[in-house]
Amino acid sequence: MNQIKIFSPATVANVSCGFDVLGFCLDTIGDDMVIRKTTEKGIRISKIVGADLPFEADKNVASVSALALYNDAQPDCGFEIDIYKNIKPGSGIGSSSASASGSVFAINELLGRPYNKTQLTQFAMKGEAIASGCEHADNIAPGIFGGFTLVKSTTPLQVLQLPTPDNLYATIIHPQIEIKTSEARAILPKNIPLQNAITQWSNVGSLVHALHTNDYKLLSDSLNDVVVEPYRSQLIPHFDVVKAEAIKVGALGAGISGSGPSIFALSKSKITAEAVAEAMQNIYSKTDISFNTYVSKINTEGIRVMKNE
Ligand SMILES: Nc1ncnc2c1ncn2[C@@H]1O[C@H](COP(=O)(O)OP(=O)(O)OP(=O)(O)O)[C@@H](O)[C@H]1O
Ligand SMILES: N[C@@H](CCO)C(=O)O
Repeated sequence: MNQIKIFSPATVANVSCGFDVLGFCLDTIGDDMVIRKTTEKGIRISKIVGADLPFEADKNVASVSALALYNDAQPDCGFEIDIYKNIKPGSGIGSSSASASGSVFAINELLGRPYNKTQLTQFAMKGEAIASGCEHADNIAPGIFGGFTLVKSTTPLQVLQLPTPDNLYATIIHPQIEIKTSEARAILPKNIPLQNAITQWSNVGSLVHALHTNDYKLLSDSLNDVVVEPYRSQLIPHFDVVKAEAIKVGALGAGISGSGPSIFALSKSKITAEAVAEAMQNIYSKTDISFNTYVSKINTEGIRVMKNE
């Protein structure tokens, strides 16, 4: 096999209470990437469609992560990467992560799968680090593993794949303002009150239990963030009303997707998820902020191969 085309999906990090540890994978929005072997050694970004992103190998997250794998594997060929961006950079649904994990997933396939999913996550984190300023894996892990994931630790890297309840759907609204992850991290306090920590870790524990037991009521009660959302929500116009309206029409819960500005909601059926999308759209359509909306089943497969030659 000399060439592979993949779909690298968007992902939702944090899932309200799990800052930097929880994430899940979407299905209806993602980037396409084509990666091919070259006789010339090294990693090259050959094409970028749909976004204004750097071609330099040390600046594009796709090539930075690919180089981490390449330097470890030392294959006797090189690779070039075409990126077809559908996930807008800075959207909060893992644009940088989709590129960083897509390139390592594809090269691993072309090399005959020498690395496991945890090792691929580790390489992809090197790319993610240049976009956000730190090696977090809560967007990368759900893209590579699929479904819901919990990053138990980053040193050493330990990723747990969590079960996905049947019929769980996500709604995403992306108000078109850009919030850089690095900036959204910089505004967070370095210390948190003990009572908030207690509330937060109880929510993470109960959310994980809810996923294991298909307990939608408990899932709903656990989708709360008392640590990060109070700060970041101020960067997102109309966040409080969008969240309230989503819950009013039946969402189990709603919160900031990753570092924002996208807002996610989880619902127990596609019909409710679509009603949530409409309620969210109604808020932004009364403003001059343009937006995109997505309704997606949780993608339990993660990155997928579209075509290989
Ligand atoms: N291939 C790439 N795809 C996307 N962004 C890239 C890529 N290469 C470099 N970047 C840079 O990464 C930054 C976007 O990453 P950022 O983490 O801020 O957004 P995001 O991935 O959409 O958000 P989040 O991680 O919260 O979901 C931009 O500065 C962009 O120029
Ligand atoms: N956990 C990260 C995800 C965004 O990339 C954050 O919220 O900053």
